[in-house]
Amino acid sequence: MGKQVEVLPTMAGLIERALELVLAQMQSSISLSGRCTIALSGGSTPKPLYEAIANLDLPWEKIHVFWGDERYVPPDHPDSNQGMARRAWLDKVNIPAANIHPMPTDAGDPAVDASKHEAELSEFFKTPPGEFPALDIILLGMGDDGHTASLFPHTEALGVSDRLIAVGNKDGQPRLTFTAPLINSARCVIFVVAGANKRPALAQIFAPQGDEMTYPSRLIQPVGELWWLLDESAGQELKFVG
Ligand SMILES: O=C1O[C@H](COP(=O)(O)O)[C@@H](O)[C@H](O)[C@H]1O
Repeated sequence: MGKQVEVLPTMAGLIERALELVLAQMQSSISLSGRCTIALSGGSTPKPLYEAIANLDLPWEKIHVFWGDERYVPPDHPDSNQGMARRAWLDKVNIPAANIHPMPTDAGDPAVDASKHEAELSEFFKTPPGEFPALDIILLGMGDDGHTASLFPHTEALGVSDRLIAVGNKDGQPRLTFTAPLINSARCVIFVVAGANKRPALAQIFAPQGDEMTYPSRLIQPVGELWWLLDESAGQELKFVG
């Protein structure tokens, strides 16, 4: 399946469509395997999506939540991706605590926390070392510099091909991030992108040829479905790109 691109006229329409896709994927994963594994993105765009999911009546005990990236701060820090998702969604529903799998940020060394989380993922998915598990859904955003998760332009994490989790680098600040091969092993990847400031990077990412080191979102070519959901201000020049 090639990438599916949809440009939605409003922010509300973008969130509604993302919700519809997430729900459909959750339902099909649960009916196929009895559970759904979903990795969340951070930043500002997905917050209304999480608030909308919190209003649904879902079989929460069958849903396992991960994060595609995390800022290296405690969960109660305003920048924490975990903290945002908990406040918007997870604290409002009856999901078992054991189904929430945040990236740890308390070792004092991001590389140690990256290894710890990698071991946790391998154990959860029962994948031997060197193999990449297939999450059912990975939600991604994209920054105006073309980064996704915490895969920032011209950083070491972009070249990591033998790990599930890498240490990202945002202007010298460490982050934890899913690696490109882990994201690319997913059954379904959904980018949710809004805002006119994303337009120049999107044009580079959708161009037939381009540089993945400068526009890291180009690295995302999953084995499963790839959806790009854009609001009108981000996607107006890409409406006819498939
Ligand atoms: O730093 C981050 O930014 C991206 C994009 O965020 P947005 O606010 O422009 O939607 C996000 O996907 C990533 O998870 C986050 O850590």
